[in-house]
Amino acid sequence: MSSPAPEGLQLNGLGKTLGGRTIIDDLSLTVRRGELVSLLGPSGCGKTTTLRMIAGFLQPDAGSIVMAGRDVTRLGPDKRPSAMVFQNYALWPHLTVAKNVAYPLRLRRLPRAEIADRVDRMLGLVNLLHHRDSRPPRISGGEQQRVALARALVQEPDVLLLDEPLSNLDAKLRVRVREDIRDLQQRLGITTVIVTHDQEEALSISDRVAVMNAGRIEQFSSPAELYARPATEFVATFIGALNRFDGTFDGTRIHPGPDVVGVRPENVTVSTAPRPGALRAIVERVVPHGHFDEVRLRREDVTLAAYVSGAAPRAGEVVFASIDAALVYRDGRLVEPSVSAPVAAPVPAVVA
Ligand SMILES: Nc1ncnc2c1ncn2[C@@H]1O[C@H](COP(=O)(O)OP(=O)(O)OP(=O)(O)O)[C@@H](O)[C@H]1O
Repeated sequence: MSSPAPEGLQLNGLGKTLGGRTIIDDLSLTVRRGELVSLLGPSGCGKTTTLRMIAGFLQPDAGSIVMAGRDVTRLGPDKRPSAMVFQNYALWPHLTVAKNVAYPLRLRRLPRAEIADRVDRMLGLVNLLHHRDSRPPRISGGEQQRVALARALVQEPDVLLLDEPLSNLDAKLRVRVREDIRDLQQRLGITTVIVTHDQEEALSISDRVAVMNAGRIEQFSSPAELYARPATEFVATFIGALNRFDGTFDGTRIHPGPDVVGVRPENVTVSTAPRPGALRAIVERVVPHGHFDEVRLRREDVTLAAYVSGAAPRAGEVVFASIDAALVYRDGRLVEPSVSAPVAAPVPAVVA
């Protein structure tokens, strides 16, 4: 075998047709060793299909898959240095937690003592030693998730694959478990790919996120970059909230024009007193979100959402709104440089 490549995982021009439709189209992606990457996108965009090809459960029609420097495209799942955690965990209900975790090692016919040792070490790592002899139906959803994770990690894979790992957990547990997964992944330094349709989940735990749309990758960037500079209009709309206008942006105001102007609600400043460059608007609605309020403003036919922390205006009140930054798209692609830092130009302009 050749010397290990710096990459943990490489997808080169993957293609897949299912039921006569192109599901994955020329998809390439390089995941660095030890990196956690999320595949994020709307339902049906091809995330699971991609993950199944990486795992070896589905053969690509085109392209190749390289893991830790080795081409595994034609290998079955059990011959690849990867392990997968399934959405429904796929645990054996009649086997104890320890036996579930031991299962893949028994398939490999490892010596009994080594199996026991590795299983205990892994159960310790996911804090489940006390449930060693419990059966999966008797433990909580979060604990079952950790058993599934332990069963994957006990195989000491080069690449860990997780399909919607948190979708069966309630909202509060989801946050805790995703942090556990991230901690463990970083401690073990394991190359990891997670499929999710939950943007908050993807942004909060990933080193980089691949946003998918209709079988292709729209953008592959760090969470911060993805949010601050979405490369396409699709990504801008999919990640975070966005006010969308047809027009152009002069640094302060939106005028009629050929582009698409996207304004994040947090980039709208709302005040009760007139300010240079700010437009007069009526508060139509205030939606509390806990630590901030979403204020919906109206000016003639145009509505604009703004996030306000601290004292929010009331519905019906007259306020003054200014746009501090905007994302401008032409033919669906980000126009550089992003426009920000408005000059206080008291132009008697229109919105839209
Ligand atoms: N065996 C199959 N035959 C035909 N079409 C399929 C098959 N498997 C998947 N598809 C289609 O491929 C597309 C992508 O499916 P996939 O499960 O990869 O999407 P996804 O992004 O994971 O969506 P979700 O978030 O809903 O799970 C869907 O339109 C799906 O209907």
